[in-house]
Amino acid sequence: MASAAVDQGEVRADEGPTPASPSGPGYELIGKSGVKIIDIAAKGLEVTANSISGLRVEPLPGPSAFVKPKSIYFQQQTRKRRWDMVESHPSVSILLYHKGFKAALLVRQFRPAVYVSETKRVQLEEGPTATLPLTGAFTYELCAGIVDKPGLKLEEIAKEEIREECGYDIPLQSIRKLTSWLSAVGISGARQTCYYAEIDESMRAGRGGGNLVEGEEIDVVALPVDQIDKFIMDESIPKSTGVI
Ligand SMILES: Nc1ncnc2c1ncn2[C@@H]1O[C@H](COP(=O)(O)OP(=O)(O)O[C@H]2O[C@H](CO)[C@@H](O)[C@H](O)[C@H]2O)[C@@H](O)[C@H]1O
Repeated sequence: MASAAVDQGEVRADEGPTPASPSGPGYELIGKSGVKIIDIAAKGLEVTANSISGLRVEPLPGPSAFVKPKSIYFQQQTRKRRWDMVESHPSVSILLYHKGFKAALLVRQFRPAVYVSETKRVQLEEGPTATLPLTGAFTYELCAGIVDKPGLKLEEIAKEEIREECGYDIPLQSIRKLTSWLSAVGISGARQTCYYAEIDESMRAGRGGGNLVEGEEIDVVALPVDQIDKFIMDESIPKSTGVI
């Protein structure tokens, strides 16, 4: 992916307060079609990708807090069947509209599972020694989080994720439910509930970036409304289903 920071002043001009990043936002061109996004932290994808090393894949060593592989046995008509699944947490996601940037606010992060799946795809297409650039596993997603905290309402989890991942503190009542859907229906079927909220720089409460204790390193980017169609159709930009 090409990466270029340009025109920083243009973004700041209609923005009012300077965003938290010391270097300020800059434009970055992503994907084969050159979708123009605003990289809020202005770090650049290549720089971020350099932080990943020592990746290896092994069978699950024991019980996991995030996925539980199971086999389901049932009878359909007269036929005995077995279906293998992975039990996983439901989740919330938030479509954030940034009024200052006139853009959807998205997060970008390294997804190890995408790295493994995409490497397999590339090797099938190009041969067994082909490799995937690490940047190919930094996916563009809606701000999102798993529902694993008992006692918290989904809206409250959404509010926490907006604060943690994107750095904006927004009132609970301005988070509106849009809809929900089932993800990975063949292997998981976990429901994702999607919310909508509008933000601007007056709501900024921190840098965002995720929970450092959990090892999260999340970039926040803004996708201008006039770039959305191009972004969705550009298959070279790795993205989650929720964002589409
Ligand atoms: N499989 C796993 N293995 C190890 N550690 C894990 C893990 N899943 C989560 N974690 C840990 O839990 C932390 C919190 O995860 P989040 O709640 O931010 O969900 P995430 O953004 O990964 O996925 C959210 O966003 C994506 C994209 O929309 C949805 O697919 C997903 O259901 C939703 O929870 C992660 O930073 C990580 O430390």
